[in-house]
Amino acid sequence: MKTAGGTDAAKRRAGERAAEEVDNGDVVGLGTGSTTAYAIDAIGEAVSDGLEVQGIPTSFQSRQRALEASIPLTDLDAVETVDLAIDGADQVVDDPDASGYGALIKGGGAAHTREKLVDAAAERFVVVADPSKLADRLERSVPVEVIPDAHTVVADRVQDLGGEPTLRDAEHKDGPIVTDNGNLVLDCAFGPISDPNELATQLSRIPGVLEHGLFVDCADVTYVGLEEGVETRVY
Ligand SMILES: O=C[C@H](O)[C@H](O)[C@H](O)COP(=O)(O)O
Repeated sequence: MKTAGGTDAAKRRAGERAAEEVDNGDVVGLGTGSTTAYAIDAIGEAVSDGLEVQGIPTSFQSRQRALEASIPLTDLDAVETVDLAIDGADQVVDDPDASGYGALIKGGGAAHTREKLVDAAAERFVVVADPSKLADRLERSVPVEVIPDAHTVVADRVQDLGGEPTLRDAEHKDGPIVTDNGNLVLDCAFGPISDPNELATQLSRIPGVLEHGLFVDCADVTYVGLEEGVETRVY
């Protein structure tokens, strides 16, 4: 599993705190990544103690983790409501005075398209993070999932917007990574992003872009796991 920054103890605290929000009968979106994995494990433990939930995984990885945790699974098109989604982030705007307080960059594991579908559908979207993810402004590269035939034209359009796109390479395969949806990922460096909402709109308008990793006005709360305890940000 991809493990980006932050200690396992901090990730575990955030994940376990988020899992406490799950109520009996809930449909729960199960995000992807090393922090959410702790939430999935904690929900699995609650299920073994009698909690009745249905999970909607956001990737092959989160599906496998949920199956290992014996969480009953369903699909987005099989439910009327998603009560709660729990998901990680690669970066979170943590300045209350900044444009886009609580905005996220996601997609470090190339799962952001299905994550956005599920997280946006949820009544409540809970982010789990460790302090290494907090920033005054978003400045990491923005992952953009593109249809394979479109990667060069989308790269040109990203450059027109002032970004520097890099086709993400696979680590244990020659050539680019291929997403769970059969597409490619351009990691697009824009430097510090002063207006995440505006950039999100511009990226969404590019033909050939399936989804980008800017999550603006989505999160309801972030649990920040610390070495001791958990901090809460409410948006
Ligand atoms: O595509 C991956 C997801 O957006 C993850 O939620 C994100 O990369 C954070 O993962 P982690 O908790 O492992 O840092």
